[in-house]
Amino acid sequence: MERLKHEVPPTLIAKISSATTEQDLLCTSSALLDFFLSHPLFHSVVRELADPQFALCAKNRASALDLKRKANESFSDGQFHKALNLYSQALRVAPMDDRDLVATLYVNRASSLFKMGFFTECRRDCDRAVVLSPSYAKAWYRRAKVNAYLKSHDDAISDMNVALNLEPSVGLKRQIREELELIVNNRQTCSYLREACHRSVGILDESPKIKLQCVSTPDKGRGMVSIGDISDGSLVHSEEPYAVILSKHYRETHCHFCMNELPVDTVPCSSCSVPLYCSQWCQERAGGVGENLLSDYSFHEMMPTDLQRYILSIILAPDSRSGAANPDSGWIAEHKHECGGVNWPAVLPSEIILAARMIVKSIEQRKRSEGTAKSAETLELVHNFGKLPCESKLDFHIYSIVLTRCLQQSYGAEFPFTGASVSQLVITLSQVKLNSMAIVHMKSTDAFWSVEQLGNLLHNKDNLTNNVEQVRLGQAIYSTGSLFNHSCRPNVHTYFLSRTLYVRSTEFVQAGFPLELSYGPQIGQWSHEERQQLLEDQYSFKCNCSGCAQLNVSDIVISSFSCSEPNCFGSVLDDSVLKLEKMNFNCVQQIPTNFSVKSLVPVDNLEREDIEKVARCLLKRNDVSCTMVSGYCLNCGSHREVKSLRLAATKAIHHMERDLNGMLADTTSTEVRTNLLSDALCNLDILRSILHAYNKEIAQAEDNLAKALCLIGDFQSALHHCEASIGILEKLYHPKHIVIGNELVKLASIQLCTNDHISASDSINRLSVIFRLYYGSHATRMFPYLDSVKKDAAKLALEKCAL
Ligand SMILES: C[S@@+](CC[C@H](N)C(=O)[O-])C[C@H]1O[C@@H](n2cnc3c(N)ncnc32)[C@H](O)[C@@H]1O
Repeated sequence: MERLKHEVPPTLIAKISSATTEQDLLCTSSALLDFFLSHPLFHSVVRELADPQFALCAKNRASALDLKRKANESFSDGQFHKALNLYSQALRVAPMDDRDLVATLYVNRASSLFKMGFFTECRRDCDRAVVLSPSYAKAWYRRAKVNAYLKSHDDAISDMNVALNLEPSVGLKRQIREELELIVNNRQTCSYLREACHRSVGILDESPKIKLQCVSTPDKGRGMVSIGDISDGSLVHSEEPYAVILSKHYRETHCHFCMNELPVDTVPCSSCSVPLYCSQWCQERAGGVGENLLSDYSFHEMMPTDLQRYILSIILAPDSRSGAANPDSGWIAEHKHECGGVNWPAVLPSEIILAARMIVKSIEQRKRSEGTAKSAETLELVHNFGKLPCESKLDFHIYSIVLTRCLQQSYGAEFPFTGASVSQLVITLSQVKLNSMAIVHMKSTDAFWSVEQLGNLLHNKDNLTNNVEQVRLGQAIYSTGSLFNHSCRPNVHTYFLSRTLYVRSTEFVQAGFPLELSYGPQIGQWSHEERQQLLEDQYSFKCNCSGCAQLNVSDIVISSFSCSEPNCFGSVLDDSVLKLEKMNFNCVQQIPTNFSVKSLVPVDNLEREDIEKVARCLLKRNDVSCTMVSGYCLNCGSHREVKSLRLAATKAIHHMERDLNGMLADTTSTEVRTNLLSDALCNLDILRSILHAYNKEIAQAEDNLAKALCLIGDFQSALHHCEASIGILEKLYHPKHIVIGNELVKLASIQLCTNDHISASDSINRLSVIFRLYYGSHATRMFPYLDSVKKDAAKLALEKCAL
């Protein structure tokens, strides 16, 4: 794309940069399109992207055979893991219409899976092989073996009988007979629950009962409200995406449809070598070009009727044939137009592919609704084309022209190659920028409380829990989800299971009151200035939320410095923070000052009234404006040199990090570790003397220290620092924020390590309330460690009782 960009004449760039209205856009799109159409480079770029002749992703029988040969060699050498990977690669490039080859690859991969102990996965591959090739004796034989291993003896016996009937070789028939006899002898009555092929998408075990309404707001365009009152922790909304794309980074590890982690028995796309799926169900829903994998099966005349019935029951089982690709089901396959041997879906950035999926879906929906009473779903999303930086405007134009050409080639004349189509795509790309949500899954990592790292230092390893990492798997457009506005103090929380969006209220919300989620920044996490900057940069709006329109203690202290006077709790702000907060300070000038500095700590409840009280105490004086100068304490007016304070704080943070890393190194002796710990504590003291007591950097430093102390087994000291960190975070956020919930999990783990089951139970009760509020009944499914912490606490309590 860079090559094309360099060719665009400066006059055209200037025109594109100054385009703001949709009318301007139509002119610039047409002008750039005309320019590219006369440029040979453009034609060569689109040929590489859209001509199947140049495609690297098409199926390739020769490569599949080569990979199969290598895989067979690895299998013979006992390198089952390597063989598994090679069979999976072969399956990815094998043409699906070569059923014998694909069935063989599934059976061979099943053999590797069996050797590696993946029995359920092995059986799934056998199922796939028999569906593709029902007269393939080896597939039934392999299925019989794994079913016998899984103690599903009835199925194993039937499978062996089918194999016996189909197998032409006398020698192999004898072997099958012997094995059949063994299975019959070992037979036990055991019920085998056929595992559902599709395990994860759209499991709406809890459905929202709340009626929402889209309304017009005075300052944020449209927004969502509820028709009735909503209690806290209620599931407000759940929704499947209108369009979705897995990010490139996760293409090899996550299912391209449901976005869950791929199992070892991946299912490839039926017609190209790019997407991988976790099951046939997901593959069929995403759609490829060729769909019908089911053979026209005619039974051999010698096959007994009971076995014929058995074969049909396996190959027509609902999990083998989901019916998802049924054109009457209303489902629009999202990968179909990308499939079949062109490069562009693999090469262009994810958001461009997402825009293409939106366009194709709207065309398909329109086509389907023609002549029916049902009207097509219309997505009327806002966009920010006019406010985009010049660079983005040019990029969007170029990508839209290239994509229009590619879509036309792959999808047909329904998306004509005109300036109007190009400008429609530019708008769609701007809509993606403003409305798409990142699909985030939670992943437990052992980075924080790693049991391995703890080695022998721990006496109670099981109690330690993992840290949770948020993984941004992809991007999606949700039709209703896009209508929720942002607040830096949101009253609803969003999360994802698979690709389903869930929205849950985190507080009581009155009927008609705006339901607002966070687009990223929140009070307590970032300063007012940082939040405004991010929203402006990423979403082109100046945040008007209730959180930004009022004074927050959090915003005053989060990045402020302490006062130099020993007994003063006032904060010293630097210039940038002051500029934004000055406005808000004015709103507390009218409040009488009858609070002492002491009343300010601790701040239990951050309701607006209390925030004003705290602010008043922080400011103390009636004449606020005279102290509102950068570097002067808001409370007593003492001066501090902000620039040098910042440098000193950065140095202390850096030194502390170095000390903590040193403490955790395997080679560190106990004596050196003690010295490093005392150095880290000195640096923490320096930070405390420089920064305001509620500054976020102190919370982070306390947390890091707690982690290091845990890892060297000093739980008592770790407890102290973990509590200190939570104390600050409670001031910055609020005591029922999910951030506090996550910290309480760590605290409870440490308390269990110190054998203090009473405090641990108290922390667990508090964190359970928070997790229920944010995740409702999904909490334990998303965070399995919650249950293990609870179990550990109960176990410890029992042990104590027994003593
Ligand atoms: C995803 S859309 C939300 C729905 C949108 N209001 C509509 O009418 O379709 C995001 C846009 O809503 C507006 N918006 C959302 N939250 C806002 C806030 N806190 N302050 C100001 N504008 C906001 C901005 O125009 C932003 O670009």
